[in-house]
Order: sequence, then C-alpha cells, then structure tokens
Amino acid sequence: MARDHALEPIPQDGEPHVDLYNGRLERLTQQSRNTWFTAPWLYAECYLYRFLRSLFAQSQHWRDYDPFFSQKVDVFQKSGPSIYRIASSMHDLEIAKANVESDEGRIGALFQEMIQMCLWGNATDLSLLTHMTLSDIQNLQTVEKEAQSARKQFIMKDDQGQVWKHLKQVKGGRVDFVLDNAGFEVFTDLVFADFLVTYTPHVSKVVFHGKLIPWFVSDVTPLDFKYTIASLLDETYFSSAPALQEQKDHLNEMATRISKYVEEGVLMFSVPIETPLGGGDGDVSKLGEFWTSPLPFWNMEQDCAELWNDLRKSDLVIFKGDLNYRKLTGDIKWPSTTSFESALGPLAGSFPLLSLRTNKADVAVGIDQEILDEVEQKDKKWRVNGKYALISFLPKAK
Ligand SMILES: O=P(O)(O)OC[C@H]1O[C@](O)(CO)[C@@H](O)[C@@H]1O
Repeated sequence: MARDHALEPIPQDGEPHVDLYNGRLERLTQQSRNTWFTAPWLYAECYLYRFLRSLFAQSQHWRDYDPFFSQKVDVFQKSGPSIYRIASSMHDLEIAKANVESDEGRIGALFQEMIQMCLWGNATDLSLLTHMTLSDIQNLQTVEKEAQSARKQFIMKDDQGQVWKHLKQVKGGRVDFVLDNAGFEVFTDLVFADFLVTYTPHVSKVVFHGKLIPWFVSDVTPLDFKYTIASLLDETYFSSAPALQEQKDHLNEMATRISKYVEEGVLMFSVPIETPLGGGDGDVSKLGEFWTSPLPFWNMEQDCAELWNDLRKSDLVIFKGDLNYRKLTGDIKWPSTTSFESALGPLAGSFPLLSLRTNKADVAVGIDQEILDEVEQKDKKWRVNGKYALISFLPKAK
C-alpha cells in the first residue's frame, strides 16, 4: 500500500460483489488509476476491507473469524461509565412514563436529546480512536444534556426540527437504522430505538441494518449486534467501571426491555441474527449485501431493488456515520453550500432520510456560507477531525 502498488483483483471466493469490485478495478486499470494512491479513495477503502475478507473467506478454519472483534470488545468494555449514566436516565424516564407519554412537547425535547446522543456516539469509532487515551474516549462518550448543549456549536447543519415535525405525524410507524459502529455507538442506537417504541406513539417497529463482513474496523456485524445485547444483560461485563448496585439494576431494566423487543420482533436486525460472516448460503443476506459494495447509494433503486423497495416501507431511515454519508453524497468534491437534496442524486425523495454524521472525511454539503466562513476561520481541520457534525434530513417526495 505504502509503495503505491496496483490493487489485485479479488479472487472468486464465493461471496458477494467479486465481479462488481473487479469490474470497477478493470475500468480503473484502463484509466491508469488502479494503485493505492491513484484509485478513488471511497473505492480503495471499500476494496481494502473486501480484499481482507477474501483472505478469510478462502480459508478452511478462519471463515467465521472477525479480525477486529477483540478491538471492538475492548473499547466497548471500557464504555461502562457512560453506559451506566445513560441507563439511569432511561430509568428516570420510565418512572415519569405516564407524564411523558401525554406531553408531546416533552417527547419532542427528548427526541432531540436522543438524536444528539446518537450523533455524538458516532464520534467514538475505532478508526479515530487509535491515538486516544481512555479518558479522551470517556470524555467523548459524555453525551448527556449538558455535554450536548456545549457541543451544539459544532453542529454545522441542524435539521432536528424538521425531522421531528415529520415523525410526530407518524402513528405506529417503522424506523430503520443503517448502522455504523459496534460498541458504544450501537448502544446509543438501541437506546434511541427503545425510546421511540416505549415512550412515543409514533414508532412500533425498528429495523437495524448492519454489515455482513468485518468493515471499516468497527462496523456492526450480526454477531456484534447479538453480542451487544448479551453484554448489556451481563452484570459483570462492565466490571472495570465502578458502579452502584442501583446503576446495574437500571442497566438491567433497560437491557431486559430491549432484549424482549428483539425476541418479539419489535426491534429486529434486517437479516437473521445467526447469519454467518460473508452472508452464508441462500437468499437471506440480500438485504445486507449492498452495504459492503463499493457503490454510492445514489442508484440504490437499480443497484439493489430489493433493499430500496424494503426501505420505501419505512417512515424514517437513519443513516449513521461518516462512511454512510460519503456514500449518500457520492464522496464528491461538492461545494459545501450544495443542497443535501442535490448531493443525494436519484436517491433523494425515495424515503424520509436522516443522516447523523460527525465529520471525518472531506465531503460536506448543505451548510450556510456564513457558518462555513466562521468554522473555516476557527478550525482548518473541521472536515476531518471528528469534532464537527451534520444533521441532515430530507422528506420522501410526494
Ligand atoms: O465509522 P464512520 O463514522 O463511518 O467513519 C469511517 C471513516 O473513517 C475513516 O476510515 C478514517 O477517517 C474514513 O475514511 C471513513 O469514512
């Protein structure tokens, strides 16, 4: 990689997208753009994880091995303090349930807190954490109200009001999460989902979409999803964090509720939770394969009609994180004042779409010129340092 070698075709390993990756590579070769430094970054990064998967997929005994699993577990286990704090807030909500349910204004305010918790949960992925200390990580994980208001100035586009206006008109609807990272981030996604189905009349089902192969180090696989819920139910899992029995009880109360929702299918993974890495045999993985292709999401209707048709049934599709944002916008060098709608290309209007992203790569759209000028002056690295964020919403076309 460091010597700018040519990318090799991915061997026919029996798993999805080999021809797709190799066809693109062939085209890049014809254009003399087939080396690590010359290939488009989005393609090269996706290729890296697909190539790595191929090495395991072709082995006899390592097919089910996720080389990043231990890193994901390690960081998750260190997230105890924030997880206990959030669980205690959910316990307070449970006590006030009767009052909350009848107060639309309060639900709206909580909805916005949940959005921000999920947004900043995305700042803590393993691709950025390698150089951080434990206290840096735990600091980033303080996503409660006070920390949220301090971080508000870092949200460069904020469509929270619009998304709430949309969702509050929905009754008993379906929300989808196109997940990003395992560990603390997916925990915040589960908390948001729990909030939506337990305390609001607007949502009765949540579908989670993960990755079928180890992806961008810390992305959620079916096993990670299952493991997260099992860990939350295990009282000893976060034993490195000092916790009162009362806090452990709060976490157990919430985790038991979430686990029951999963059993009942109120919260579900888009493919069977036992799906092995690589997707296994048969058709079950059709709804999961698309997320690890190198394609932008623009032409989802043609590229993966089954998934597009499925998402069309959703009342809100939430795309988490930076890579999903890059694929939504095609990872193009748009002027940052370009509208989010234009950057979504043909995908725009397919379903109500919310993107929650902390900025870790160059592409950024939908930002007012004034805000751009101000942030550009304050922090030249705003596009990539994970400190700034975008909350972008676009409704379904009528
Ligand atoms: O986990 P997220 O938010 O999708 O971040 C992934 C991002 O991290 C990087 O791998 C490194 O910053 C980017 O190339 C990529 O878009």
